[in-house]
Amino acid sequence: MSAGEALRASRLTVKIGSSLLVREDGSLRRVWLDALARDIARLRGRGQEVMVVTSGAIALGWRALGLARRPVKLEEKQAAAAAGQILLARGWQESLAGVGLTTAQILVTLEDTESRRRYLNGRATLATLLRLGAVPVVNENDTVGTAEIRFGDNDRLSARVAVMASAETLVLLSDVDGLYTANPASDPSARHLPVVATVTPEIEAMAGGSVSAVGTGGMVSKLEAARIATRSGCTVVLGKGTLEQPLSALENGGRCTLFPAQTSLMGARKDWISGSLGVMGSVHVDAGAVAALRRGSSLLPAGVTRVEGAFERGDAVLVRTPEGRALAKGLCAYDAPEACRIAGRRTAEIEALLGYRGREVMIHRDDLVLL
Ligand SMILES: Nc1ncnc2c1ncn2[C@@H]1O[C@H](COP(=O)(O)OP(=O)(O)O)[C@@H](O)[C@H]1O
Ligand SMILES: N[C@@H](CCC(=O)OP(=O)(O)O)C(=O)O
Repeated sequence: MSAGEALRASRLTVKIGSSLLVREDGSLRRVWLDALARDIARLRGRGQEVMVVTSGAIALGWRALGLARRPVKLEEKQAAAAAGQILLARGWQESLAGVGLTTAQILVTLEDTESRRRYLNGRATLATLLRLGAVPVVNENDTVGTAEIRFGDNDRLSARVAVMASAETLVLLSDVDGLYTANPASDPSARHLPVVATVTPEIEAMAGGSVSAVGTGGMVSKLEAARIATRSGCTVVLGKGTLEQPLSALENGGRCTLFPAQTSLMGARKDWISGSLGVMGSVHVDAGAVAALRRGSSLLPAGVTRVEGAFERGDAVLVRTPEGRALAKGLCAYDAPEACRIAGRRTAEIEALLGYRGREVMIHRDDLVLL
């Protein structure tokens, strides 16, 4: 896949570094943000879904608070983030409104991406916002995190958000047009790398920190983001946020580094379900459901004969055959009491049984792995 194709993906996460959005004097680069907003509108106009992960709160906030320099102490950074986030959100809201798009702010912590229930909720909210045509604008909730539980850099956060939303492409827009064999800011002989097939230790050794007055993680955190995303089936494009149409420029052959996905999105999701999740219960199914699951269908409540265990919505459960054999593992769309109530019932009956309009499926086929 080329960078141009990656930019035409149906769902993209675009991460914007502080160095692009904020001048060294702490003011917002509105002209650049307006140009990016026009580019996002163009992508949306041809049916692509775009979500943004934006840095810049700390870089915008410290001046607003009257601090003499960019803070280094955690509590001052957090104060700067609190003052800066509201300016950042306003900038996004105004620029996106200028091209007719609605902004939806999401502030997340590391915990939100690690606790599975919060992760699934975040995933559902992102999907809903995208379906409704809004542009989710995500940043870390810097003011509540202690040093140990912060991402600390938005590169890794953007990789987690991209994976959470099943984005096919993550675009990292920075002040550098890709990965070089050494930091080009300090080594003029550094060579540009157009494609990195795998982030190996040799590649990691090329990365240096940030030399800009506003950036945070430098290349180290971008490579970490590339590793997280590509392993989960998301292709990463690292490029420079040019003033004119930053996304179009990359789509049309602008210099960048491409990190191709190592697996398919669905393959990575299924690996995650089959490998890393503990099983919290079982649903027993009838012979018709066994045949349907083997054909690749979702599990409907009608095929469920019995429910065991105390699981929550989104927990992993085993699907058992009438003989009790484990046939599949999947994420249940209902908690155990609800699953009991709708077991064996037709889809049309779900709303009356639960008092709300639940999902049609007990386990969606995307959330199911045959064992
Ligand atoms: N091997 C490398 N190739 C490219 N850039 C590098 C490399 N090592 C370090 N860098 C630095 O990383 C910087 C980008 O990171 P950073 O300042 O954190 O930006 P952002 O605000 O976009 O996250 C570049 O400006 C560059 O100085
Ligand atoms: N959450 C922080 C982002 C810190 C960060 O990762 O910055 P950058 O290296 O510019 O992407 C902020 O908004 O200031």
